Amino acid sequence: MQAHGHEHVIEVTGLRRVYGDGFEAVRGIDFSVRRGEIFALLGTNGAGKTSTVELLEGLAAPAGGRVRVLGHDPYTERAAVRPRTGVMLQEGGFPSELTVAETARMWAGCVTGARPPREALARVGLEKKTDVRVKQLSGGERRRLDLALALLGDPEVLFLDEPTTGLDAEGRRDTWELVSALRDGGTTVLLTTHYLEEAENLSDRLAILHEGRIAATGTPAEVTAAQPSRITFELPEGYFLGDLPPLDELGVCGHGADGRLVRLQTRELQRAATRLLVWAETAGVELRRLDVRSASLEEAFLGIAKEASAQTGTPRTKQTKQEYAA
Ligand SMILES: Nc1ncnc2c1ncn2[C@@H]1O[C@H](COP(=O)(O)OP(=O)(O)OP(=O)(O)O)[C@@H](O)[C@H]1O
Repeated sequence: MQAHGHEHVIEVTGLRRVYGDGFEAVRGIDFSVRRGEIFALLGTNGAGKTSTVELLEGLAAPAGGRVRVLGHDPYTERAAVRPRTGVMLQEGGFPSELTVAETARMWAGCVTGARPPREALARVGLEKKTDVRVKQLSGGERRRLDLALALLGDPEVLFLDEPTTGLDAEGRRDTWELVSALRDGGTTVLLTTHYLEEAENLSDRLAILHEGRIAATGTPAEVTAAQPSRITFELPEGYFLGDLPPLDELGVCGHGADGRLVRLQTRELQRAATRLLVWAETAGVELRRLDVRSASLEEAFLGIAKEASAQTGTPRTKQTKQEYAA
């Protein structure tokens, strides 16, 4: 570990996970998360996000490589790690007949130095639902209960597996605010998500997993910057694509057209946009429907997944755990 402030709270090197049927779900990944950072693991279905998070939570032993959480092996030194971490699994699985308050009290009984259950429930906006049975909660409310329980021990490290799945837009925003506030208070957060907007808004750094490997990693801005930007516009009346300045002179690395709508891809957005606008100005034409934009994380994600698939072949379809058990 490094000095405080840059301390790596989570360190993963060469991590591998192999299931009983011999399938290698995690194929040698490396990343680290600093104290007080939100790190997002993104990936297509079956990319290996949950398989990775379970290793970080100490729920299984790796087939290879190394995991350290707060300087300890979370599997063999569970007693040292577990009291300092909070875990929100993809499926909470709490007794459905208990009320929200009873569930929180029961869970608090299992947590060292638990904060008052009511306080944790209030943090996620469930204070008015304390007497409601778990089975009567909506899907989104259950996710919030899961989060409240993960917060009971005031954890230094929080693992959130798809924390906002099933939440409406407002619930998602509330969760983002809460997670950001926890980070600002020094909590280190590792989350998995399918929502690219969530990773873009919330994470300090992220990794995109594809078929058990890290296909891209960095800050959201770094990951998107590696993808080409886009310029679209309508070809002016009486003009053809060949009338534009040579595309390599514009700094364009790819192009396409849909009727009269032209799409240019470039890694030099400012240069390409400037030269195109100067050309239009000089020619005295208007570029209708002009749209100039950097790649979004969604475009980067789709581009990276496509590229990675092309390199590794067709991905194996995700099977349910029941299918494996059969
Ligand atoms: N118990 C198991 N036995 C065998 N293979 C498994 C088991 N659990 C998961 N897998 C396989 O490992 C791969 C990774 O699964 P994992 O659940 O980690 O993916 P994920 O990225 O979390 O996907 P999702 O976004 O759909 O939750 C998948 O191909 C899955 O079918």
